[in-house]
Amino acid sequence: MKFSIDQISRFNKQFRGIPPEEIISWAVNLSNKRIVTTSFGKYSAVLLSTFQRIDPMVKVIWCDTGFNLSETYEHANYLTNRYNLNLQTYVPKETRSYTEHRLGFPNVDEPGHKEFSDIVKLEPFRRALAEHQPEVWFTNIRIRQTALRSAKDILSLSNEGILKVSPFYYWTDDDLDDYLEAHELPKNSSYFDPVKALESRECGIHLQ
Ligand SMILES: Nc1ncnc2c1ncn2[C@@H]1O[C@H](COP(=O)(O)OS(=O)(=O)O)[C@@H](OP(=O)(O)O)[C@H]1O
Repeated sequence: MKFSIDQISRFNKQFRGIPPEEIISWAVNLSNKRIVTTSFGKYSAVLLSTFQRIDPMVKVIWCDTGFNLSETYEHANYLTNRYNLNLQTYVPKETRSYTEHRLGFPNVDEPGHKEFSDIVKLEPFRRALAEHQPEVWFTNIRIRQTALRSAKDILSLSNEGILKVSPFYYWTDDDLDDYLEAHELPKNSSYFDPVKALESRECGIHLQ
């Protein structure tokens, strides 16, 4: 399954305005080598609950940096149990204590932040991709979140040629809030990721 840039752009035109569930139903049939990634962040319940109805055994990849707030661990446990997620958790190769000992807890503008990001999130994420070798990767990036994301679409290709599918790409925060309320889903309002740190930044996993 390989699509050309022209095919992807034709699909993107067709998919604009189509319900996310239809996009997911189409994409799950493309390959058995498919994953969903989750941060267990603010709106993570939206994509995970949708998959429960369409492809409940899909592999769900979570890179637990070790620096999540307890609210995020509670949210992760809640969604994992509620949807019986086929969760594949990836953790850093070194302990949080050792990382903190070496680098502290650097802010984005401090020199250690790049190494910190690589150790706690980017290396585990590369490891996950290397182990699962996905052909289709479902994520929840959305237009207007960052300049990079505004240049993408519902379908895009990673640098390695993985087909990335962002079924809620055109949805706003208000749309997602309405969805959570209508479906009685929890919102992880206090989510914070020290790697990403600012909403307008890329943590790096969508640069690969
Ligand atoms: N830690 C971790 N593990 C696995 N996958 C992750 C992780 N962080 C981000 N993501 C994936 O990226 C989607 C957008 O997340 P964010 O904008 O919050 O962060 S990031 O800049 O991408 O890190 C995000 O979608 P949601 O979790 O539904 O928000 C995931 O598909």
